[in-house]
Amino acid sequence: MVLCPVIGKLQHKHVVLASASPRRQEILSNAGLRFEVVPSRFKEKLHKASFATPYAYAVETAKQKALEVAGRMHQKDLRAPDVVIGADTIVAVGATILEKPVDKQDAYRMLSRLNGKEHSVFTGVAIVHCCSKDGRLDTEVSEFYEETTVTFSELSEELLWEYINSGEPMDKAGGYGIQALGGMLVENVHGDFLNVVGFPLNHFCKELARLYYPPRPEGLRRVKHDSIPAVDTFENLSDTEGGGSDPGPSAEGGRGGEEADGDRSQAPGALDAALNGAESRPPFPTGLLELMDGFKASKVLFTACKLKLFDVLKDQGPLKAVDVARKLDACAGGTEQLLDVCVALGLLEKTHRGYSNTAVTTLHLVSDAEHSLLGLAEYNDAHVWGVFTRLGLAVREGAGQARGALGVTEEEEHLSQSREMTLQFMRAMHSLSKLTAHHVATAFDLSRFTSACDLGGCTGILARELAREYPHLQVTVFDLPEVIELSGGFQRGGRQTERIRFVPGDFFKDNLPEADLYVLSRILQDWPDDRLHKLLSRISSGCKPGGGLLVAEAAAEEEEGASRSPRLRTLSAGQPRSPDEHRRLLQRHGFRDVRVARAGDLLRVVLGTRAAP
Ligand SMILES: O=c1[nH]cc([C@@H]2O[C@H](COP(=O)(O)OP(=O)(O)OP(=O)(O)O)[C@@H](O)[C@H]2O)c(=O)[nH]1
Repeated sequence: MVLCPVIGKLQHKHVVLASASPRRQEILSNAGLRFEVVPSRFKEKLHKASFATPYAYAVETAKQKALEVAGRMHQKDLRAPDVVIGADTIVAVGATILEKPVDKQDAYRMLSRLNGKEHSVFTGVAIVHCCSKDGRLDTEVSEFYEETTVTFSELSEELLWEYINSGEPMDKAGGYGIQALGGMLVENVHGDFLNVVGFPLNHFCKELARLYYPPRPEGLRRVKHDSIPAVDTFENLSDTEGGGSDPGPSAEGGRGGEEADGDRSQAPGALDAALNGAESRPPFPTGLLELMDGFKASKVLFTACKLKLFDVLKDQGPLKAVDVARKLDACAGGTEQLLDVCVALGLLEKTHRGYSNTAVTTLHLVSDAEHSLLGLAEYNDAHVWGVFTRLGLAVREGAGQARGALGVTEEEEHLSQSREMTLQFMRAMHSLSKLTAHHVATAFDLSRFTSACDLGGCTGILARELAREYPHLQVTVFDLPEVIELSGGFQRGGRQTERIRFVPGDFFKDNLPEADLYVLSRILQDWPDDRLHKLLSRISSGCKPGGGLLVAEAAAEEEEGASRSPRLRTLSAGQPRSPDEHRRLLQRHGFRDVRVARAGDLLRVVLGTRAAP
């Protein structure tokens, strides 16, 4: 990911977000930052008139919020986190500062002031690096602010009151939430949108880059930046570029992007030395601790899915914990705990009105969502979870080495014999294929083919995508009879197009349907070598010269942009093949002009053309 190097600078540090704002939590966790949330108890009561500008007020409030948390944590444990982040968002109309409304009348006053006009949204941010020495807390504060200008449309009284009565304004600076209903009030935004939502992510990354990658001394610099590096230069910043591994922030905390570059080659201060590792305390193993808890997070997700929590909140949210408990017919205390953990995991948002789904949850964890992954969650919970509990035994006894440490159990072997298990598996594949089918279908231009056969095509998601992309293509889905029998239940409004047909059969035994193009999507990795070669040679003999074979498989993690899940999958299936291995495999079975392309984050697609025998 492009911004990884700069966010990654915090990955081994104990980072605390001193904010109760669910939006800030979501923005930062979406950016890949790992942190603990400790809401600040600092009362936003600084004397506004004593600040020269509205943003100075926001910056100071952000700093006080972060320092309060650092101080409190240090007092409690005699040890502070490494970094505390505080933020404060305000709306400014000229010199007047608007914060969160205290009641509906206040919200009305604010929104009336903004009506039909332009205003500024400022978020002040403080990044506090902490270090405790001899029981004393040392802090070094970097602070900055970001300004975005927003223009409201002319809005009627009726609309303003309708909006106020929705309850949305109450916990939002200026009385509106641009990311939700409040977006309808806004005609124009100039600047960073996320800054209005509560956290200027882009400026934050630039600030991290400034702190952790101080520019080289002038003579050594390849590129001269007028100020701080732009976001699109972050990916070029390697550990070595700054002159060593994780040098920690530069000695100059300063006022963020406001100040010109100083002489960064000065000797670092005492705090810097500590952050550089001169102190013997090792970095806080946040990543490791999170790995240890990873299984709990998965189980929380699976449980919430099983209880249909996200469906309830989609239809009736926001809801208080007691109401959710009633709807789920569950215990109130337990439900509240589950809800709060879901908030911490970024699966839910919590406001004074209750709990509601986040954007990602709405997209992927609601049953009837187009891109629902509920089937995959259900399968992982009911099946894969159990398989992984015998990992230790499988590693010790070397079970099923050919297909990964976990091998194949009798249970898996008989998967197709149980209707419920088959359905579970199909639902999981259906969920996943919806995410990947478009990438697979469009990784190459397949318009030269007139017919395709998706071997092991399951519920026909990829077939549908192929038919959609290539208007002249006839597609056959070929799969085991029990799968084909159940596949009808997955077709919305019947079989989606007349150009798709479903044919039952076993690709190891039965004649393959005729086609110009054979497709194997996420199939090869499931089979040991002997079966794999058998399958490929059957396809090769069935394929006419000039015909094609399209293989989609998990990309290896080492490849840029690949996700970690294929590597985990090697424990239950095989090792992902490299592009060269794929090329050789297809060539060995008579395919030439083998081309390889990435298809999204998960898959690699390989296309070969059948040579004349
Ligand atoms: O368009 C939007 N504008 C603002 C917001 C949210 O408004 C609040 C601003 O309040 P503050 O900065 O004081 O932060 P708190 O929520 O009180 O949390 P702290 O614990 O950090 O003080 C903020 O939540 C923004 O996200 C919005 O959502 N949309």
